[in-house]
Amino acid sequence: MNRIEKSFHQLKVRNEKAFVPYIMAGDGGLKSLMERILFLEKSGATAIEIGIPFSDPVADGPTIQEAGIRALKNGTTLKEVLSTIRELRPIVSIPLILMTYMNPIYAYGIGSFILDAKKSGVDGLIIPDLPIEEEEMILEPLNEASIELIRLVTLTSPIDRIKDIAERGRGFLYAVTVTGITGSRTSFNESVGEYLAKIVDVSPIPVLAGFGISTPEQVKEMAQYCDGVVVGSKVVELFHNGSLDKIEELISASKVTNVI
Ligand SMILES: O=P(O)(O)OC[C@@H](O)[C@@H](O)c1c[nH]c2ccccc12
Repeated sequence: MNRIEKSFHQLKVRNEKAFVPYIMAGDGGLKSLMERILFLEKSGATAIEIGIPFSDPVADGPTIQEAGIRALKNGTTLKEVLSTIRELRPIVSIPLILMTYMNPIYAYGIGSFILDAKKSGVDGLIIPDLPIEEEEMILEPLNEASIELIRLVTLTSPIDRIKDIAERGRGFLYAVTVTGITGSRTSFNESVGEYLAKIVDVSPIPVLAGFGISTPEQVKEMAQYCDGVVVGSKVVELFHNGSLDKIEELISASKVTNVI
């Protein structure tokens, strides 16, 4: 079992839902990256999604865009992020998932990027601008490195496409719960529960809901339809403001026992 499978297995045994926080690497400096990963593991995160700052983050809303700008201003590079993770890996046991657009990977070189990610102990990759039709170019080296490509499905994906993506899926399936970019929402489309249930139904791997989730109530609400949640913008904002207790509250909300 790889680290991601192991984590989901443990959740099942404990009858808990997954909580995967997203953080922007280099926001607050690389030392903060280390401290935040350690804090999130200690607070009960299932895995951590680590964002690589990039100048054109097309899927991101203002909170994450601004965090990316702060990280770039700090001079954060992909190479440094990978070596920071490598340094931490021996003392962190939860899965670490990198989220990056394709461009920084190209700039680094696909082969050397995957090799370095492997050496750092990266468990998974989310590449939002890599559609399944294009993933061939990166799949083989990823498989060789045993790094899981986490795929996304969206509210507007037809069911046949969702099925296809779910069947190829590794690690977990990321179900995007809004049409649009990342960032807090006050309400969701009323059919979101139905959408998540449909995905869970066809997916052989765990399904996590993400985008727009920012309160403990929303964590509980979304988690009842699937295997857990990803929370990005809110976590980025709370770290930036130093409200660590609020991050703990969000994580605790996912520990409610399975209601369905
Ligand atoms: O910020 P939100 O609305 O909580 O959404 C999660 C999200 O931030 C994180 O998973 C993410 C950040 N950037 C992305 C780009 C694409 C897909 C996912 C992401």
